[in-house]
Amino acid sequence: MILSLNHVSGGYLTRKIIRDISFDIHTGEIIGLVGLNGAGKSTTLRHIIGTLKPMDGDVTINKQDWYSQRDKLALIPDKPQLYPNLTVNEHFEFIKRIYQIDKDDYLNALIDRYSIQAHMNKYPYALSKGTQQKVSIISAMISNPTFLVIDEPFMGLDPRGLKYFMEDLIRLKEEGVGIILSTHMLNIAESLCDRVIVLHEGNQKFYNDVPYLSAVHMKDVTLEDIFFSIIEDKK
Ligand SMILES: Nc1ncnc2c1ncn2[C@@H]1O[C@H](COP(=O)(O)OP(=O)(O)OP(=O)(O)O)[C@@H](O)[C@H]1O
Repeated sequence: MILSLNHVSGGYLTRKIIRDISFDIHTGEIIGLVGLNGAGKSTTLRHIIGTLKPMDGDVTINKQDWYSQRDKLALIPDKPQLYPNLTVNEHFEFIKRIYQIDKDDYLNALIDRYSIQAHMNKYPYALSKGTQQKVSIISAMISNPTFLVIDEPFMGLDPRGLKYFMEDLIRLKEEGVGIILSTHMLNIAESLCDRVIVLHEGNQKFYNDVPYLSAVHMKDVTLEDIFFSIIEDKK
């Protein structure tokens, strides 16, 4: 399956933030989205998950309209959005019910892996930011997405959570999930992603295959080198 952004421009009310963005996400690959603060990364992801409608262009899944395919998407937002009146346990039960999934073994393994057993009866206000992020990650994973959209996922995680999360992203990719993640961590983007897009002031400035570029075309040139050459070129 392919999720495509086709010449997408868009933003908020009449304020256009991103312009003419086009790229594909195939199932079984990880795409990175990098750029300075305010470059338009979250805005691009909001067009993919459908909270913003393109002013121009469109988003399709297998050439079909996004709306008819929206159950194939899951989001891990930059700020976890948990239901304030549900405990962690109730939150997972709710996710299982709305997605009609019966994956208790998988859920229990993730609860164990991310060490949140002690928090199962707590409400979101009583959880640390990192634990809220872990609940958000597990919720997205158990919803069985075809495409996983992730906004700045690494910040609140402790080193063990970060390690497990990166391993899980690679596992999901191998299981055929298409992943797009926005991040400021260029080294992680370089090691984890099959392709990286650099957004600068709402424009797509670079889109390519990182391992291929580093290994063949531009030996010894890192994503960081490419990133700063784009940013400085623009000044
Ligand atoms: N809800 C909103 N309403 C109006 N403007 C917004 C809204 N959210 C973001 N913007 C504006 O859109 C522009 C791009 O913001 P966006 O959050 O997409 O950038 P980003 O690349 O994700 O930045 P960061 O790395 O800081 O998270 C900014 O100028 C921001 O002020």
